[in-house]
Amino acid sequence: MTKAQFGAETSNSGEWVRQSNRFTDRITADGSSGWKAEPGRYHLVVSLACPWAHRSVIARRLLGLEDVLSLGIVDPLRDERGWRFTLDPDGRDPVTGLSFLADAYLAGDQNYSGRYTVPAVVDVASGRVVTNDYPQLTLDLSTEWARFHRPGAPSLYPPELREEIDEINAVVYSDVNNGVYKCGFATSQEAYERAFDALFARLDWLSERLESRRYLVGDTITEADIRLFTTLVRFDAAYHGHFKCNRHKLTELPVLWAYARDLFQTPGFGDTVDFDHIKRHYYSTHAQINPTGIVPAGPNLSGWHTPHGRAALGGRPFGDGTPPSM
Ligand SMILES: N[C@@H](CCC(=O)N[C@@H](CS)C(=O)NCC(=O)O)C(=O)O
Repeated sequence: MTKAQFGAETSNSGEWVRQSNRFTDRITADGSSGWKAEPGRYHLVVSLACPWAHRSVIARRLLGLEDVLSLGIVDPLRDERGWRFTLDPDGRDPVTGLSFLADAYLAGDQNYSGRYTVPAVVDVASGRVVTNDYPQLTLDLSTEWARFHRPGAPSLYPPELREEIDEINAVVYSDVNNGVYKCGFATSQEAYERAFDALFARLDWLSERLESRRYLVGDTITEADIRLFTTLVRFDAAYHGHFKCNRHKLTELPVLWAYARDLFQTPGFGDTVDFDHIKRHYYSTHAQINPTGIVPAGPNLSGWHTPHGRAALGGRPFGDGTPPSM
């Protein structure tokens, strides 16, 4: 069997088995968790390359939390100490003073031995990670941070749709969000093909669902759309080549391509995408998969701005609310 990109997260039969999130404290409206949602108290650290972090960047923008929860952006290329703040002056995050995200993990748990991952929410005063629990993080931004939402902010996780959103999120996570990683990090042919088949079967299923409805659940954008979008927007630029997810390109799946463009052209989505960070991160940091580190010059990305025609399906991106300001 070939050598794994992340040995500790690869099963004996060559399947990618993602590590669990170590820091799972919740930041809550009433502070009963020990962490109260408060303006200026926390710093959201992301890589613009990372789909898990991208969720939180989109939710923060849609909900208008930019002035309440500051954002730190790491260099898309990690070194042996992990994510670095080399894009900031003097290589230091101006809000927390951190040079390496690792230091915030070790401040939270000096024995931490997992990967130092984004997104991570850092307590500014102590410099320690409060949470790297990315699925809970966006749900909490929608619910526990409601007091700080902008006027007209969308309801991304409305109580009456939660069951349906959770169901969609579960299958999208397993087959699509994490499915592309299962393809890319597989170390046996069988594990790769299983993941590949599940991924494209799920994309076919999603295409069918989205043929007659503009958004995944209800008739406005929800958390479910955010989670699917972050994988779709990386599909042709990274997963099709780098992770061998190549039955089709996104641009060859007409319904999903139009759906992804519709979201891309919605404030909060396309304006949070950085294709340069995405391509450089994936192609240059997985030496087992792409030993030369060469970053492909393509694909041509101009199609993202072409008309999508989805408005004819009804639904409005922000329901009765207004889009975030650009
Ligand atoms: N926290 C999750 C998901 C977040 C995640 O994997 N983020 C990636 C970037 S997309 C990361 O930070 N990787 C750092 C590393 O592999 O050292 C995990 O532990 O698997």
